[in-house]
Amino acid sequence: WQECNIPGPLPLPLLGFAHNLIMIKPSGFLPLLHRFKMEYGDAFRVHLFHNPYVILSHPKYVEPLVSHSELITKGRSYSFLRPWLGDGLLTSTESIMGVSIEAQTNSESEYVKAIETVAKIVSLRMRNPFAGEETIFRLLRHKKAQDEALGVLHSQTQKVIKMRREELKNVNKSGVNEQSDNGIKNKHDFLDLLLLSTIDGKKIDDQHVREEVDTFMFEGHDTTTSGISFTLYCLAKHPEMQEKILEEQRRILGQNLDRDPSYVDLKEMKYLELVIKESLRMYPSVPLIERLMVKDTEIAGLKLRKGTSVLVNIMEMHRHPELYDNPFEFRPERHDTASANSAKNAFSWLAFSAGPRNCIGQKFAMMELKITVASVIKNFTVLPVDVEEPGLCAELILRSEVGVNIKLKPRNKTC
Ligand code: HEM
Repeated sequence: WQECNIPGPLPLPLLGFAHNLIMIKPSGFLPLLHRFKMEYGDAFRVHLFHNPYVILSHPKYVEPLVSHSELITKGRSYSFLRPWLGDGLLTSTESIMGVSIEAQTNSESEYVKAIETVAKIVSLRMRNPFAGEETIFRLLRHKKAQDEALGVLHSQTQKVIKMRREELKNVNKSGVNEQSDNGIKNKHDFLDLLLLSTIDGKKIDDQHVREEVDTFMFEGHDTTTSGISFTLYCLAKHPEMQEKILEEQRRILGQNLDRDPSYVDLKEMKYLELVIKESLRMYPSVPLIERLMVKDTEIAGLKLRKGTSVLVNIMEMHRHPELYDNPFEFRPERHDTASANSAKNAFSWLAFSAGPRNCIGQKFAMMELKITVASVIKNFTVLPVDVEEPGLCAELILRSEVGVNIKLKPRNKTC
């Protein structure tokens, strides 16, 4: 650390800074990073045992990092996801698998519970460097709980893959599934594409298909849940914005607000998009991302040794007063590129990251958010519950410590 030109707390021998993280609560992690940012600036380093970490919260560092075509190796913390997701690309949603998991209708399902268990354990390991050490982790009760939950998750995915492989045997020679259960011929969902694809003439084996499916299941559901919840939370405090959304819906859909919006309609929902972007600014579903330096690298004057994990603190950047005037004010117009008040640097808003490893599901996610938020606003007036902002936890995905609470009042009723 003495050769490093990046400021940070003095590391203790062997432990580095790890002892300070052992008792930290989920909601204490982001405030701790904020305190360090205030003390050491937009680029600081900490050591967890012998592992160096550098935390960045300004586009002048983040832009060259995320745009670089070679700096694409994910950071050390992602290894905690490996028992579940294997080497799959971080990605997708249920619907594209062509098989329903029924998570929305059955929150007690074994699959949903198992995801919750694994997500909690992975975020504990990311936060607590002792639990992050493989040898210590093996001794903890969390290891057994993780193995049991992974058993449920993997067997469910394997079942889905097996079922789909059987169904695809009915595919005719041209690769068209006449029996498609969504009634659309010539269309394959994501799972079909994986099962039918070949690499160098060979089919992708079941294990690799499973890793991609699990990755899509993970990346595709909690991120949008967090985005939808926090958008409604922000709207609850701004009834005038709810009215503007409703006005926009009437303009696009006509008086028949129950009509399903088309792809073109969704693109037209420009004001709603500004609202969602502003909500993802204040409450980014993915608050931190991480890259591992696989060789000595210099970024914007920062000397990063091989083996350094570099964290981009998206949450901190999105609330940076140099990048956003009055960052704690909810102002959707900031994202209107035609407006003079729009964000100054394109890399100031990184809810979906940027560059070669950005979010592959970005457009799909935006459509999901628009459909869901618009549908709630068309049917209900959203009212606030919490007066103060709840504690925020970086548990893989951004969560509120006490849940995101809102009240819904049906629009066509007076009560
Ligand atoms: C509001 C919703 C979402 C947000 C805020 C979001 C955000 C992000 C961010 C910040 C990353 C970069 C992660 C990193 O650098 O390690 C990412 C990656 C990714 N996202 Fe999303 N995501 C959302 C929804 C989705 C959906 C619906 C899907 C799938 C359909 C998806 C699939 C992926 C995949 C596969 C990656 C990894 C790409 C790679 O590593 O090359 N995301 N997402």
